[in-house]
Amino acid sequence: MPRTLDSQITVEKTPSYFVTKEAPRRIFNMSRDTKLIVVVRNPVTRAISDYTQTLSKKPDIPTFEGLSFRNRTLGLVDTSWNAIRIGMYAVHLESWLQYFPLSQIHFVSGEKLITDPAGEMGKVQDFLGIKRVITDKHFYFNKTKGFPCLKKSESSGLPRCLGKSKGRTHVQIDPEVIEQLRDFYRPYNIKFYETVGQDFRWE
Ligand SMILES: Nc1ncnc2c1ncn2[C@@H]1O[C@H](COP(=O)(O)OS(=O)(=O)O)[C@@H](OP(=O)(O)O)[C@H]1O
Repeated sequence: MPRTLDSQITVEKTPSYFVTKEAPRRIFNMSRDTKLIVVVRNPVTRAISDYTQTLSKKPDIPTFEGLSFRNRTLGLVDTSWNAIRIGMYAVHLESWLQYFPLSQIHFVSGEKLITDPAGEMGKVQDFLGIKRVITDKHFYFNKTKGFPCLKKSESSGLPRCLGKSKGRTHVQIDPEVIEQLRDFYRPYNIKFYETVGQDFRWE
């Protein structure tokens, strides 16, 4: 981690931390005051997004439907497949709560981050205890990208959208499979809402 002045906050981002068994202990041992921010979205959409990303790099992988189940007829979901496992948020959260109080963890709604980026960023800034510097003035909706983009990048002064790998069109999935996965995630989602005290409305 880089050195930080008293007036600064160091931010480090790695998507896999949340689901890495050793991460909570290691971060706690580095600094028990660390504030944690986790972006979560509907786990079914997350799994399809994950698969779409892998498919773009490895076009020969089996179908989403094939990878999702150990036995589809019996509705047995393959929880060893990372795309499925990562979305079991309640399970991963347990490991973090062994080291950090809930007050030190902030959950960003991935859905609201798209529909109301300034609102979600406002909550992040409040959680970090800093002034609300990022506001709705910093975002605009880019019709071509189909997502909110930043009005300016610090370096170029030009509007800045996220890259091509963010906001790709998802692979079409059999609606019956989507329904089976919704059923699978429901208890994990409910447990997650109860634990964090926030309803993300992933139905
Ligand atoms: N403003 C904006 N522009 C583009 N994309 C946006 C934006 N806000 C949120 N998202 C959503 O971010 C999703 C990609 O983020 P990831 O979590 O996959 O990124 S990471 O690689 O894990 O860091 C990506 O998921 P996909 O749509 O499945 O590609 C987006 O839905």
